[in-house]
Amino acid sequence: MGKSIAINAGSSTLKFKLFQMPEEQVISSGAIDRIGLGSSAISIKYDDGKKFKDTQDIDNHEQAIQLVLDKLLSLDIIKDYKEITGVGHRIVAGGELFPDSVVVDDDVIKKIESLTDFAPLHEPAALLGIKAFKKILPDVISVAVFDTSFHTTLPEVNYMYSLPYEYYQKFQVRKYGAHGTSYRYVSARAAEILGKPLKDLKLIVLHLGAGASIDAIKDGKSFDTSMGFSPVAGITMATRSGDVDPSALQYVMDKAGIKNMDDMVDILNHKSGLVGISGVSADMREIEGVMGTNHRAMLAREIFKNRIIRYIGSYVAEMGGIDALVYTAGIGENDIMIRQEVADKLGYFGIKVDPEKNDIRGEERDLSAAGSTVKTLLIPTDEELMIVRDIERLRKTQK
Ligand SMILES: Nc1ncnc2c1ncn2[C@@H]1O[C@H](COP(=O)(O)OP(=O)(O)O)[C@@H](O)[C@H]1O
Ligand SMILES: CC(=O)OP(=O)(O)O
Ligand SMILES: [Mg+2]
Repeated sequence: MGKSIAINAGSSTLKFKLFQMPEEQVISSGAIDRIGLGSSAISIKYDDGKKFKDTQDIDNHEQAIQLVLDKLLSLDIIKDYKEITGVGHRIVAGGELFPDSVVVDDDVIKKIESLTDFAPLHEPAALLGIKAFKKILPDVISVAVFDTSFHTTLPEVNYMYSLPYEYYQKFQVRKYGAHGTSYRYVSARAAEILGKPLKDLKLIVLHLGAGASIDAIKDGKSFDTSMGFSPVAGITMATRSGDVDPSALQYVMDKAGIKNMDDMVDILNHKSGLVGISGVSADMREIEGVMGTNHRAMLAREIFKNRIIRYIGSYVAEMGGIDALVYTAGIGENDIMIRQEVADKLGYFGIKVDPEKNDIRGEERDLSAAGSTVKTLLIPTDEELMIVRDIERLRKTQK
């Protein structure tokens, strides 16, 4: 039928996969890691086993998109952009406007622009991608796939804040969550691996990347999730604070002369989390590189683990049990020590990880130790596959 490309703009990364459809065969995949953090790692796989790798400073997502467009041609992955017959973009925030993926038109672009405050790190980057591909392929179907769509099943009791009700009625202030496209893929795979219908499982999925969140999945649906109105809430992240008492912010603004809330929110998004606590890095690999010698780096890692354990505990209680804990995304897929240390704290739930099985990075595997009553799974996420499937689904609805 043709080639479809999925573009996934994360907070510190830009990933893409080019698929031959409808076979869903990956022709090329690539990632630009550490965008804006210096020494960005570029890695592209293509042509059945060839690899392109480079390190250069990629300062923003605009440069990253341009690099992907250039490499598609210069590495001869495609001869002409016209070979691409479908484009899909990961969009973090859909608010209450987008309960499902949509075909992008000018109205959709305007609506996504209006949601920038709902995901300030992500929405502008995703819009750059949409516009760059629209420019070179104006007549090709372009689809927006929203992280928040998966969470439209949250019960009211879990998505409402304890604020005056009118803020929800007038301004739609509520919990929206994020990483839903990842949860959609990972939960479906977990059910396949466990050999049970998803609707019969209670899962807690840990999406631990630069942006990190936790999802409680019950009756086949997202039931509660750690991110909030925006992706700044929940657990400690690479540069994001996670949950904080708002009155502490008011106090800091007053003492530090931070003039407006925009500047404070910027600090919560860009200068907090692992980098804020450690003063070393936003990257867990670098934090772990100075373990044993740097107290603040070790503290940042301990806080990261503590928040994970805290959320798991509350989600087990909320769901009345758990069948499986599932790890995914950059840290979840690759950080052997974090997975082991988290499991060591959760023995009383029947969660036990086998150190030998856990000695693995980036490959699907059951990590559970003999005798554990709750399974622990490692499932690399595939948001891009979900995105290209949505392109094909929506293509069929078009004339
Ligand atoms: N081997 C590793 N050990 C620990 N953390 C890792 C490892 N590899 C990658 N990471 C972490 O994964 C993060 C990126 O996660 P990813 O899910 O790809 O990013 P994003 O949130 O931008 O989508 C990096 O910032 C890094 O901290
Ligand atoms: C929502 C979010 O934090 O996404 P990412 O982890 O890709 O930055
Ligand atoms: Mg991501």
